[in-house]
Amino acid sequence: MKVLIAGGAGYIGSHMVKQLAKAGHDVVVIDNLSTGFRHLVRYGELVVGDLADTSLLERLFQTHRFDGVMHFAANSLVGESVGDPGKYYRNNVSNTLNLLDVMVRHQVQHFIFSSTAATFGEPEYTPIDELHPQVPINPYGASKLMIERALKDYANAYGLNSVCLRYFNACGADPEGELGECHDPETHLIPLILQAASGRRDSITVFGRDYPTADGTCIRDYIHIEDLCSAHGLALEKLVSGKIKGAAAYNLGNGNGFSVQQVIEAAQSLVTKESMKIQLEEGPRRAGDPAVLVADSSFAKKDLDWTPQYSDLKVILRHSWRWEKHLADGFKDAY
Ligand SMILES: NC(=O)c1ccc[n+]([C@@H]2O[C@H](COP(=O)([O-])OP(=O)(O)OC[C@H]3O[C@@H](n4cnc5c(N)ncnc54)[C@H](O)[C@@H]3O)[C@@H](O)[C@H]2O)c1
Ligand SMILES: O=c1ccn([C@@H]2O[C@H](COP(=O)(O)OP(=O)(O)O[C@H]3O[C@H](CO)[C@@H](O)[C@H](O)[C@H]3O)[C@@H](O)[C@H]2O)c(=O)[nH]1
Repeated sequence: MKVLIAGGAGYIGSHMVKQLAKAGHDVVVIDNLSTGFRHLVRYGELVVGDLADTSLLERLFQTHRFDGVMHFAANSLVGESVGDPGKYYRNNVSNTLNLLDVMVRHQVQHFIFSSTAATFGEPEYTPIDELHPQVPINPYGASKLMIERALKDYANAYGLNSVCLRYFNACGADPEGELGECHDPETHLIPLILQAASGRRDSITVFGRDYPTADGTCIRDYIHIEDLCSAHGLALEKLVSGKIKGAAAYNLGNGNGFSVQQVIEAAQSLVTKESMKIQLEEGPRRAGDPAVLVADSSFAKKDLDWTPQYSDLKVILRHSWRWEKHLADGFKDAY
């Protein structure tokens, strides 16, 4: 198949590009490199451009006959979205509509969308399944939910078939060590902890120890990036074979929650073998953080035939740690 990956120079998209290329598919990436990196696109063709550029999109779809589109391109910092909602609605909603419209014009009917647990807002129960109400509490989550809604309407009106995959906490790195997370600024817990271990930062701050959890720190569902990507591959197969029609949506997580404290302890025990020490600081709660976010992914397992392979936190941390050591060695600057 020929697949367009929007946002393929980013963390998750770049791993997806590799998985598809290794499976023998033809991949074209469109990315404006706003938060992504040219050096993360190791396979396929990279078109540097913005989804706001509708003439570029038109040319791209005239040049290539895509079997499907996977859309990772977005802004995804919750705090920033509260301060600058216009940026989020423009990029995550308007620019996504540009992509959907060019697909409709060129009769490309298979679309996979990166959605998020942030569309659920404050959880009413846990684990969170697909029946849980979606009441986002920040513009980032709201922008993703708008596209989920639009996809239902595009399915009805234009026959565009889609799968929304709502990720919980994406983490880990390419098991072969070639790719990994490169956010700047980094806000995610695991890379920050490992930066504190490698010496790229002084310490990791625990955001709140007064949550109603066993050790008082927040619980999250950490899902390895390879497992996220394999779900996309399966979703595309189901769309192309016609087994999924209309607008479907699935939650993607391990179903296992780990607290911030547990993640730090597991990371410490990994890096202790290399005589490294992770320095902790205590901080207040971060605004908007729910105490517990854990996914019920039974529907994804059943409908997509998806089986996560890398659920073990130790494996996740081992892969992320290998990547962090590359970065600490100046790997990124070499490109
Ligand atoms: N990382 C997570 O934990 C997580 C969780 C839930 C959902 N998501 C979603 O998954 C997707 C990928 O996340 P990520 O962590 O890989 O982010 P990322 O920032 O690493 O990747 C996004 C990529 O999209 C590109 N991009 C952004 N706007 C663009 C535009 N207008 N035109 C062209 N390219 C553009 C960026 O340059 C970047 O390469 C996002 O949609 C995000 O909202 C991520
Ligand atoms: O320096 C830090 C960074 C994070 N945390 C905590 O670690 C947990 C995980 O935080 P983070 O890695 O920033 O992820 P989330 O805020 O849970 O958000 C991620 O996971 C969500 C779904 O669960 C997605 O919607 C978001 O897009 C994605 O960034 C949270 O409890 C944070 O409070 C700290 O204690 N210290």
